[in-house]
Amino acid sequence: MSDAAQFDDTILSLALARVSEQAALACRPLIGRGDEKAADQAAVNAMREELGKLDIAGVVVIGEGERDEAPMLYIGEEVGTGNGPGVDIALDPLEGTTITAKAMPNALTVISMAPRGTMLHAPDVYMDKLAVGPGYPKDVVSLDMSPRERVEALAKAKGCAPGDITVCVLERPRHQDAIAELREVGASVYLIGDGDVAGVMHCTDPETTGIDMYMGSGGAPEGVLAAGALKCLGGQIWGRLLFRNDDEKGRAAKAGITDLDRVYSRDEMVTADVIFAATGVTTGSLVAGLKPRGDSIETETLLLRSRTGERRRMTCRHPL
Ligand SMILES: O=P(O)(O)OC[C@H]1O[C@](O)(COP(=O)(O)O)[C@@H](O)[C@@H]1O
Repeated sequence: MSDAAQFDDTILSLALARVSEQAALACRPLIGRGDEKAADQAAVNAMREELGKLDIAGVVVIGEGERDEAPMLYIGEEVGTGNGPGVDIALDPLEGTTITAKAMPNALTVISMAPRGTMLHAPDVYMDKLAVGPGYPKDVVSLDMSPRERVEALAKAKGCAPGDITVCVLERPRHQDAIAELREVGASVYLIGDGDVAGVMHCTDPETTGIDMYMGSGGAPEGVLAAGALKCLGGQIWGRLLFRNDDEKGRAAKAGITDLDRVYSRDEMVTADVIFAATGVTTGSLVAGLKPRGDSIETETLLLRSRTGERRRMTCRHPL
């Protein structure tokens, strides 16, 4: 049987939620402790241990970095018992290391899984990203448009004025010009300090979040994770890898990427059905953070399946 046929998303999704929960729980003693590395390491250790218990023949395609720079959950690492379907795994054990260290909102653990060979092996470089929610015509906006053109095109498709469009952007000096141009056309700019996986996901539910579009550069691994989430939630995302030097281009070559200027759509980043889990570490706009409840800790996990379109929001009490 092929890996896709063996990919039982009903069973695997619950297992994935547990992996995500354990990574979040491991971060708890490190929230607000000012030590980003320790928080990340705790999440990595827990995620790896839990993945080791699953009956999968997993390969980390989006992980903590290249084999020589990440001792655990490096790109290409095999995880799971080896007895089960071949799967690709994309993970970010702690999306928001800095915000966890500072006890600020919106830190998450994120993991997704799909049949083997169906996720883009994005190197650890930046990616220029653009995303919109469901319900728009295909390619309603594009990475080749200016920020102004994107807002105008989206407003036209939505049937509103550019001034009614809200765009989520990571607050970074490199985005200053784009932010100025967005404001010039009348758009509202929703700035986030970190965490663009959640930023992208926010545009899938504008009625709740108020966000219509995501744009800007961030980690390429986070781009593939966000593409998996959008495959479950609906919406479109486009990503183009950005290279700052030859070393980064070499990383792409190692990952088998030859066309360095290619724009990847959502379904080119994740080509098959996918499952996705995110658990809150600190409370944010996507999921609640870890909550002490007497002698247990409560987690909230968003669990998504693209095949069925199911969106499950699960709370779980973990005895201390
Ligand atoms: O901080 P930079 O270099 O702009 O990178 C942006 C990336 O960092 C993050 O904000 C946080 O990433 P980590 O906490 O996982 O390191 C991502 O969501 C985003 O893609």
